[in-house]
Amino acid sequence: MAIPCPNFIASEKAAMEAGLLLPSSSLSQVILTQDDLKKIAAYKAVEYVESGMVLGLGTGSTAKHAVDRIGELLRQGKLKDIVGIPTSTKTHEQALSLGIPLSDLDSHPVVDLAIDGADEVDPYLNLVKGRGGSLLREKMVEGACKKFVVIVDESKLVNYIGGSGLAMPVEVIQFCWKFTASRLQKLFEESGCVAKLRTLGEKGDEPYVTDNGNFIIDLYFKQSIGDLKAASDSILQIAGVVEHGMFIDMATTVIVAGELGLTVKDK
Ligand SMILES: O=C[C@H](O)[C@H](O)[C@H](O)COP(=O)(O)O
Repeated sequence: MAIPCPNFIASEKAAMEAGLLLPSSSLSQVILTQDDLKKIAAYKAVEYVESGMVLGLGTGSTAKHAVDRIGELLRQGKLKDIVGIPTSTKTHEQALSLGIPLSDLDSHPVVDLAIDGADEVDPYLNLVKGRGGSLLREKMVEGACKKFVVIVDESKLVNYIGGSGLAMPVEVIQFCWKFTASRLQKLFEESGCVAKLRTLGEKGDEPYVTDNGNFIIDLYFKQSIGDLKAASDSILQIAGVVEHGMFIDMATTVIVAGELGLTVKDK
């Protein structure tokens, strides 16, 4: 999808570094795709990275650009002594291929900065994450970081969590997943919740399995679920639930790339 950017002033430096803009042109003269916007947000976020940091490396099409950029700056010698903590096997493989030194939370329990995408961002910077299936490791790594920078294009902004009408993922153990799914649906029946097992689209009904060997139950809401903390507590009380994709009060900064430029929202 091509998105015109008539007034993309704040992001020109990030766009130029991302190779999307020639020094002689301005963003008002170029048409950027949604992926370009993700890349610009990612490059802006990497400006927060300093040599010597322990970094949480996010997962997804937006975070991928940030990981690529970190690899590039390491190769160029502009960053040094970085330790990356990947949030999925996919990001682990990407970071390895880029030569980013990797570790885990056992060895590095405190993470200086994490950069990751999101599926939804509400006005209070609460998030939905995990439509790519990586919510559990993301929540562990991003919950351990001092600063959590979220990068999105403006299509991810919602008025309330669940407001996109798309999935709020819950990771559950495989044992009796239908039972767990029906308990989850019942919990939010007043919000018109529908709970569905995530499957591998192209392979029919075969369930999607997370990096941790679990299933994902996607919850779809017809209206706001109200108090997010109460909703979170109720979900986590259900035996069989491992974690959910609401990241409440975790983001410290959200960088939004959109038609009018880059917006940096700090908590
Ligand atoms: O499980 C996936 C992660 O939570 C992603 O950060 C999220 O789904 C956003 O992904 P994308 O940047 O591809 O939209």
